[in-house]
Amino acid sequence: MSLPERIVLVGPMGAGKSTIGRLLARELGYHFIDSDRLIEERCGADIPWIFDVEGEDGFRTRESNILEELSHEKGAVIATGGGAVMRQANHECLRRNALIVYLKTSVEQQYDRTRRDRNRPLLQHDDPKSILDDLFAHRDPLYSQLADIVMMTDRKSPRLVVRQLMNRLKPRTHRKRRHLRKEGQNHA
Ligand SMILES: Nc1ncnc2c1ncn2[C@@H]1O[C@H](COP(=O)(O)OP(=O)(O)O)[C@@H](O)[C@H]1O
Ligand SMILES: O=C(O)C1=C[C@@H](OP(=O)(O)O)[C@@H](O)[C@H](O)C1
Ligand SMILES: [Mg+2]
Repeated sequence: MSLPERIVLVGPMGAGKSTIGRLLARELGYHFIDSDRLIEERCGADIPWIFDVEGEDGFRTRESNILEELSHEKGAVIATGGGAVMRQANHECLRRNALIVYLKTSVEQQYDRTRRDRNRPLLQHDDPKSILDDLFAHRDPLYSQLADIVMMTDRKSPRLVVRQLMNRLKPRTHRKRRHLRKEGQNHA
Protein backbone atom coordinates (compact mmCIF):
# COMPACT_ATOMS: atom_id res chain seq x y z
CA MET A 1 0.00 0.00 0.00
CA SER A 2 1.34 3.44 -0.87
CA LEU A 3 0.73 6.84 0.63
CA PRO A 4 -2.76 8.04 -0.21
CA GLU A 5 -3.37 10.86 -2.69
CA ARG A 6 -4.95 12.95 0.02
CA ILE A 7 -4.65 13.12 3.76
CA VAL A 8 -7.71 14.71 5.30
CA LEU A 9 -7.66 16.02 8.85
CA VAL A 10 -10.92 16.04 10.79
CA GLY A 11 -11.71 16.87 14.40
CA PRO A 12 -13.13 19.60 16.60
CA MET A 13 -12.23 23.28 16.76
CA GLY A 14 -8.85 23.64 18.44
CA ALA A 15 -7.70 20.10 17.62
CA GLY A 16 -4.89 21.64 15.56
CA LYS A 17 -6.05 20.64 12.06
CA SER A 18 -4.85 23.87 10.45
CA THR A 19 -1.56 23.98 12.37
CA ILE A 20 -0.65 20.31 12.02
CA GLY A 21 -1.89 20.08 8.44
CA ARG A 22 0.62 22.70 7.32
CA LEU A 23 3.53 20.99 9.12
CA LEU A 24 2.54 17.52 7.94
CA ALA A 25 2.29 18.65 4.31
CA ARG A 26 5.79 20.13 4.50
CA GLU A 27 7.11 16.87 5.94
CA LEU A 28 5.49 14.78 3.19
CA GLY A 29 6.22 17.17 0.31
CA TYR A 30 2.46 17.52 -0.24
CA HIS A 31 0.70 20.81 -0.70
CA PHE A 32 -1.51 22.13 2.06
CA ILE A 33 -5.07 23.35 1.74
CA ASP A 34 -7.25 24.66 4.56
CA SER A 35 -10.87 24.40 3.47
CA ASP A 36 -11.89 27.34 5.71
CA ARG A 37 -9.25 29.65 4.21
CA LEU A 38 -10.35 28.61 0.71
CA ILE A 39 -13.99 29.36 1.54
CA GLU A 40 -12.92 32.82 2.77
CA GLU A 41 -10.80 33.45 -0.32
CA ARG A 42 -13.60 32.48 -2.69
CA CYS A 43 -16.19 34.48 -0.81
CA GLY A 44 -13.96 37.50 -0.24
CA ALA A 45 -15.13 37.62 3.38
CA ASP A 46 -14.20 35.97 6.65
CA ILE A 47 -16.11 33.18 8.39
CA PRO A 48 -17.81 35.41 11.01
CA TRP A 49 -19.16 37.56 8.16
CA ILE A 50 -20.46 34.49 6.27
CA PHE A 51 -22.22 33.20 9.42
CA ASP A 52 -23.65 36.67 10.06
CA VAL A 53 -24.99 37.30 6.60
CA GLU A 54 -25.75 33.82 5.26
CA GLY A 55 -26.27 31.91 8.50
CA GLU A 56 -24.67 28.60 9.41
CA ASP A 57 -26.61 26.92 6.59
CA GLY A 58 -25.09 29.27 4.03
CA PHE A 59 -21.63 28.49 5.37
CA ARG A 60 -22.30 24.72 5.27
CA THR A 61 -23.35 24.93 1.64
CA ARG A 62 -20.14 26.77 0.76
CA GLU A 63 -18.21 24.16 2.78
CA SER A 64 -19.86 21.23 0.95
CA ASN A 65 -19.02 22.78 -2.43
CA ILE A 66 -15.38 23.27 -1.46
CA LEU A 67 -15.09 19.73 -0.04
CA GLU A 68 -16.44 18.31 -3.30
CA GLU A 69 -13.86 20.33 -5.24
CA LEU A 70 -11.02 19.30 -2.91
CA SER A 71 -11.94 15.62 -3.16
CA HIS A 72 -10.19 15.59 -6.55
CA GLU A 73 -6.88 17.00 -5.24
CA LYS A 74 -3.76 14.87 -5.44
CA GLY A 75 -0.69 15.05 -3.21
CA ALA A 76 -2.48 17.23 -0.69
CA VAL A 77 -3.01 17.48 3.03
CA ILE A 78 -6.42 19.02 3.66
CA ALA A 79 -7.45 20.62 6.94
CA THR A 80 -11.24 20.66 7.21
CA GLY A 81 -13.40 22.76 9.53
CA GLY A 82 -14.75 21.03 12.64
CA GLY A 83 -18.27 20.83 11.18
CA ALA A 84 -17.30 19.21 7.88
CA VAL A 85 -18.72 15.89 9.10
CA MET A 86 -22.17 17.37 9.80
CA ARG A 87 -23.61 16.79 6.36
CA GLN A 88 -23.78 13.12 5.43
CA ALA A 89 -23.26 14.06 1.77
CA ASN A 90 -19.78 15.38 2.66
CA HIS A 91 -18.61 11.98 3.89
CA GLU A 92 -18.15 10.56 0.42
CA CYS A 93 -16.12 13.63 -0.63
CA LEU A 94 -13.96 13.40 2.49
CA ARG A 95 -13.26 9.70 1.93
CA ARG A 96 -12.51 9.84 -1.81
CA ASN A 97 -8.94 8.44 -2.30
CA ALA A 98 -8.08 9.77 1.12
CA LEU A 99 -6.64 8.67 4.39
CA ILE A 100 -8.64 10.34 7.14
CA VAL A 101 -6.91 11.38 10.34
CA TYR A 102 -9.01 12.29 13.35
CA LEU A 103 -7.10 14.69 15.61
CA LYS A 104 -8.79 13.90 18.91
CA THR A 105 -8.65 16.45 21.71
CA SER A 106 -10.32 16.89 25.09
CA VAL A 107 -12.86 19.68 25.46
CA GLU A 108 -10.57 21.31 28.06
CA GLN A 109 -7.77 21.64 25.50
CA GLN A 110 -10.15 22.72 22.75
CA TYR A 111 -11.31 25.49 25.05
CA ASP A 112 -7.78 26.56 26.01
CA ARG A 113 -6.71 26.72 22.38
CA THR A 114 -9.74 28.64 21.09
CA ARG A 115 -10.78 30.99 23.89
CA ARG A 116 -8.81 34.00 22.69
CA ASP A 117 -9.85 33.61 19.06
CA ARG A 118 -12.84 35.60 17.75
CA ASN A 119 -12.87 33.87 14.37
CA ARG A 120 -15.11 30.95 15.38
CA PRO A 121 -18.72 32.20 15.40
CA LEU A 122 -20.11 29.08 17.09
CA LEU A 123 -18.00 29.84 20.17
CA GLN A 124 -19.03 33.51 20.54
CA HIS A 125 -21.30 32.57 23.40
CA ASP A 126 -21.53 33.12 27.18
CA ASP A 127 -20.51 29.55 27.85
CA PRO A 128 -18.30 28.30 25.01
CA LYS A 129 -17.27 25.25 27.02
CA SER A 130 -20.83 23.92 27.06
CA ILE A 131 -21.02 24.49 23.29
CA LEU A 132 -17.78 22.55 22.81
CA ASP A 133 -19.19 19.78 25.04
CA ASP A 134 -22.39 19.51 22.98
CA LEU A 135 -20.56 19.60 19.67
CA PHE A 136 -18.17 16.90 20.86
CA ALA A 137 -21.06 14.66 21.95
CA HIS A 138 -22.67 14.95 18.50
CA ARG A 139 -19.58 14.86 16.35
CA ASP A 140 -17.11 12.50 18.04
CA PRO A 141 -18.97 9.39 16.73
CA LEU A 142 -18.90 10.86 13.21
CA TYR A 143 -15.16 11.67 13.32
CA SER A 144 -14.45 8.20 14.77
CA GLN A 145 -16.54 6.42 12.17
CA LEU A 146 -14.76 8.19 9.30
CA ALA A 147 -11.21 7.93 10.64
CA ASP A 148 -8.46 5.60 9.41
CA ILE A 149 -6.14 6.95 12.11
CA VAL A 150 -7.11 8.48 15.44
CA MET A 151 -4.39 10.61 17.03
CA MET A 152 -4.73 12.12 20.51
CA THR A 153 -3.22 15.61 20.63
CA ASP A 154 -3.66 16.56 24.30
CA ARG A 155 -0.46 17.92 25.86
CA LYS A 156 1.51 17.20 22.68
CA SER A 157 3.23 19.94 20.72
CA PRO A 158 2.27 20.23 17.05
CA ARG A 159 5.75 18.95 16.12
CA LEU A 160 5.30 15.86 18.28
CA VAL A 161 1.89 15.15 16.75
CA VAL A 162 3.44 15.39 13.28
CA ARG A 163 6.31 13.10 14.24
CA GLN A 164 3.87 10.51 15.61
CA LEU A 165 1.72 10.80 12.49
CA MET A 166 4.76 10.31 10.26
CA ASN A 167 5.54 7.12 12.22
CA ARG A 168 2.01 5.86 11.63
CA LEU A 169 2.32 6.66 7.91
CA LYS A 170 5.83 5.20 7.46
CA PRO A 171 4.80 1.55 7.09
CA ARG A 172 2.77 2.64 4.07
CA THR A 173 5.80 4.21 2.35
CA HIS A 174 7.97 1.21 3.28
CA ARG A 175 5.44 -1.24 1.87
CA LYS A 176 5.45 0.79 -1.33
CA ARG A 177 9.27 0.75 -1.59
CA ARG A 178 9.43 -3.00 -0.87
CA HIS A 179 6.85 -3.59 -3.56
CA LEU A 180 8.81 -1.49 -6.08
CA ARG A 181 12.07 -3.33 -5.21
CA LYS A 182 10.32 -6.66 -5.78
CA GLU A 183 8.95 -5.48 -9.09
CA GLY A 184 12.47 -4.40 -10.10
CA GLN A 185 13.81 -7.89 -9.29
CA ASN A 186 11.07 -9.57 -11.30
CA HIS A 187 11.99 -7.54 -14.34
CA ALA A 188 15.76 -8.02 -13.92
N1 LIG B 1 -0.80 20.40 19.69
C1 LIG B 1 -0.98 21.69 20.03
N2 LIG B 1 -0.50 22.15 21.20
C2 LIG B 1 -0.68 23.43 21.58
N3 LIG B 1 -1.31 24.36 20.84
C3 LIG B 1 -1.82 23.96 19.65
C4 LIG B 1 -1.67 22.61 19.20
N4 LIG B 1 -2.28 22.52 17.99
C5 LIG B 1 -2.76 23.75 17.72
N5 LIG B 1 -2.48 24.61 18.70
C6 LIG B 1 -2.88 26.04 18.79
O1 LIG B 1 -4.29 26.03 19.00
C7 LIG B 1 -4.91 27.03 18.21
C8 LIG B 1 -5.93 26.38 17.29
O2 LIG B 1 -5.24 25.54 16.35
P1 LIG B 1 -5.80 25.29 14.88
O3 LIG B 1 -4.72 24.63 14.12
O4 LIG B 1 -6.39 26.54 14.33
O5 LIG B 1 -6.97 24.24 15.19
P2 LIG B 1 -8.18 23.79 14.27
O6 LIG B 1 -7.84 24.13 12.85
O7 LIG B 1 -8.31 22.32 14.51
O8 LIG B 1 -9.36 24.54 14.81
C9 LIG B 1 -3.78 27.76 17.47
O9 LIG B 1 -3.45 28.91 18.21
C10 LIG B 1 -2.62 26.78 17.47
O10 LIG B 1 -1.39 27.44 17.51
O1 LIG C 1 -16.78 23.30 14.19
C1 LIG C 1 -17.34 24.06 13.35
O2 LIG C 1 -18.54 23.92 13.03
C2 LIG C 1 -16.52 25.10 12.71
C3 LIG C 1 -15.16 25.02 12.78
C4 LIG C 1 -14.27 26.04 12.21
O3 LIG C 1 -13.03 25.45 11.76
P1 LIG C 1 -11.90 24.89 12.77
O4 LIG C 1 -12.33 23.51 13.21
O5 LIG C 1 -10.66 24.85 11.94
O6 LIG C 1 -11.80 25.84 13.90
C5 LIG C 1 -14.95 26.74 11.02
O7 LIG C 1 -15.10 25.84 9.96
C6 LIG C 1 -16.28 27.28 11.43
O8 LIG C 1 -16.09 28.28 12.42
C7 LIG C 1 -17.23 26.20 11.96
MG1 LIG D 1 -8.78 25.20 11.29
